[in-house]
Amino acid sequence: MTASPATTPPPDAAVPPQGMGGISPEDLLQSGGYNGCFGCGEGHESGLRFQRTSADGEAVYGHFTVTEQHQGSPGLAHGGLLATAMDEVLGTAAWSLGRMAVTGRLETDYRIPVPVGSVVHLKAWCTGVDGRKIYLQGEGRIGSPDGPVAIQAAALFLEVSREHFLGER
Ligand SMILES: CCCCCCCCCCCCCC(=O)SCCNC(=O)CCNC(=O)[C@H](O)C(C)(C)COP(=O)(O)OP(=O)(O)OC[C@H]1O[C@@H](n2cnc3c(N)ncnc32)[C@H](O)[C@@H]1OP(=O)(O)O
Repeated sequence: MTASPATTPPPDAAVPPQGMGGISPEDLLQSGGYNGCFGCGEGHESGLRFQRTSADGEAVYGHFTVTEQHQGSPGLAHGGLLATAMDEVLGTAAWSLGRMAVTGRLETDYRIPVPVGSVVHLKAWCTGVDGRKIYLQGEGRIGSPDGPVAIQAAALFLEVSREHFLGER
């Protein structure tokens, strides 16, 4: 993935460790989420139902299955849906650092089409943090964690306070 200048960290940006204040990245992964979330909500009938599976100190991992409700053209996943999946795993990678953040910019490269019925294995990692700016990259592979790369992403997330989510609409 060739990240644009907006999603490339400055050279001196460090990558902080996963986890937060004695909470392991694995525990963080299980603590985040919201049942109504289109990306990860288990109760969302037409959502991705993305399952976060692990964090290994460097990246986070998970998967989802492309259903008929996710089609763009007949039998193939919609591109926006795949970008949503990347948004979800990138957000999970930010959360694995113990940071509450939202997507500011998301860039995607689509490499090969993704058929309905595919299990898409997602992985995301941080490339640097500069103040509130969290730089992330990720990829989605078809069929297995070593399968062909279908989608790649680079993103800039911005750390926000809890009030961002609780403010009046
Ligand atoms: C409870 C816990 C749950 C955990 C769940 C875990 C899993 C979660 C999974 C969920 C996954 C799903 C996740 C989702 O879907 S999150 C939902 C989708 N995203 C949003 O709704 C965000 C909407 N946007 C905003 O709220 C604001 O615009 C934000 C907060 C992003 C920034 O507004 P804010 O007023 O705060 O900051 P600022 O404007 O002063 O900018 C600050 C700096 O940032 C730079 N900048 C900003 N934007 C961009 C840009 N686009 N490209 C390049 N640069 C950008 C800017 O130039 C400046 O740089 P500098 O001048 O300082 O150098």
